[in-house]
Amino acid sequence: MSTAVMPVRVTTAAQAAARDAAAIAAGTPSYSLMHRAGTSAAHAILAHVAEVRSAGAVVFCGGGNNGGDGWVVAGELARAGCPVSVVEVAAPSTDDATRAKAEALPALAGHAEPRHPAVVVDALLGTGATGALRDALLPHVDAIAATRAAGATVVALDLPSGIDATTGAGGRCVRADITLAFGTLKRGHLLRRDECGAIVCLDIGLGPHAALDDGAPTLVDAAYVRDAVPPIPADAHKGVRRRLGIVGGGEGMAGAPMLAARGAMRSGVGMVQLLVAPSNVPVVQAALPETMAGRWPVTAEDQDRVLHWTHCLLLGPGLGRTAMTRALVERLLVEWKGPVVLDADALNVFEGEPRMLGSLLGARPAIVTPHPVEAARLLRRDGASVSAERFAVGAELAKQLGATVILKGVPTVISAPDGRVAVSASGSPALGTAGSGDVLAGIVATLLAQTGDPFASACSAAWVHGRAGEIAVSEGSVRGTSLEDIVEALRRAWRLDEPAHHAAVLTTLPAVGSVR
Ligand SMILES: NC(=O)C1=CN([C@@H]2O[C@H](COP(=O)(O)OP(=O)(O)OC[C@H]3O[C@@H](n4cnc5c(N)ncnc54)[C@H](O)[C@@H]3O)[C@@H](O)[C@H]2O)[C@@H](O)CC1
Ligand SMILES: [K+]
Repeated sequence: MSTAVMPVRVTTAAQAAARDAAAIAAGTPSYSLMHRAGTSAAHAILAHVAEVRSAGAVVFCGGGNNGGDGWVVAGELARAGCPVSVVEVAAPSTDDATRAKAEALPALAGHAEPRHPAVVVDALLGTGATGALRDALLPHVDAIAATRAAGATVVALDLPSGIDATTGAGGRCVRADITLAFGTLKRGHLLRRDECGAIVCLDIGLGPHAALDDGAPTLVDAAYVRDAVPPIPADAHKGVRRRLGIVGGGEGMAGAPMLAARGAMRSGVGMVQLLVAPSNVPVVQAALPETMAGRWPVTAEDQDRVLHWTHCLLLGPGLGRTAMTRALVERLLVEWKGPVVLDADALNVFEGEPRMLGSLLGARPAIVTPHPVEAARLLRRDGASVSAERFAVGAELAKQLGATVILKGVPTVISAPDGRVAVSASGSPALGTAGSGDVLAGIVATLLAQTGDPFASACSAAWVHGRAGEIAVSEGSVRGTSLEDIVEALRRAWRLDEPAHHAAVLTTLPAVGSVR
């Protein structure tokens, strides 16, 4: 895959520091990174909160380089004519922060103090923070919260103070409306979306060092998907757009494969056949007349018919966790050598046996789409540890299965068996509902049938599915959004348009927490 713009990386604190260090070692003065971070942040604040020009800003500066960024922001806002005051929580302890303060002071001298600031800048702590916030900072965190309660917009520099950039851990922390991330997104941003608010990743002049090849995942965006998913040609017919067989829908669970089919049909599939429990065949046929419906391919004859017809098999939605499921999935994986997507019960029946499943999958293009509990079952771990270590667990599972893994969640982590890892951070809490995974499975199976590329299909499907969730919510509310709306929003999501942003902005993510 090649994208015109360098993809944004999702880093740990150490990986972020390594990028700064690499740029500095290659000749970029460290102060120039800080200056660029602070000036870009000031411009972003002026662009996002117009009232800052009249009502002004108060900047809370810690003693490290994050505080140094804060001093640069304060100076720039003052030079732009905004009333600005600084709360110096600790004196600068680094050379760059000392210089930033010295350069800001002349601009701040004799400047009007904001009485009811429109903006509070949190420059207490950034990637250098370790452990829980020390007590001395708590009154300042409270002061920031009180000013927010009075109507100010809280802008966090690099990340909200109190959140660990690597693990997302942290109890008391700043709650931001906008987080201005520098150079890279940090894992902590994507694990703590409620506290970050809208996230804007700014270019601070790391250049090619931002893409240091140290395993830090890339962030999937619209440009990635545009590159990975081919356009549908003018003369396309259902064979070109590919045929998808979906095996699922046990007794009382006809809805799951139907949702998968609807995800597929809103993602450019040519034809879908649903293979369900015999009693569900008439239900499916009546509900989705544009698909074909048949009973589970248990006999050799039924299998032949399906396997000669399909380009890809999706196994699992609503299949049921039974001995029959295990036998059927095993049999199909032996008889069918082509691309497969396994979800839900098709994974659950291999509890604790990832190697066995891996040997059935062989070297074919394959994708599995577990949520953390399903991944935990496969690996016989506890669900909480899978969520906490989602970046490592996805990669481990991909290696054991020899398949691409979409570990669903906030954020979704996509891992290939060859070690590539990407993150999709599109989405909305509206997606956290029964049936959502079935829709995703239908999208990803369609893309796999069309491209044959599991990793690109997995990344693209995860992003588009999340984007549909964002669109559906932006047109209404989280509570009022049903899966119906999300399936419908795929129509818009597939336009793959991106918000137009300023050149200094590398990527943006909307605020998704605390949204009604
Ligand atoms: N060259 C660079 O490395 C650049 C760094 N930049 C900024 O610098 C930040 C990292 O700066 P630093 O490494 O100086 O670290 P920070 O400024 O994030 O924090 C370090 C300071 O916080 C204190 N501290 C650590 N943990 C604490 C806790 N739990 N409670 C209270 N105080 C705590 C330390 O004693 C130290 O004074 C980035 O997040 C970014 O904002 C940017 O200016 C761009 C360039
Ligand atoms: K901060």
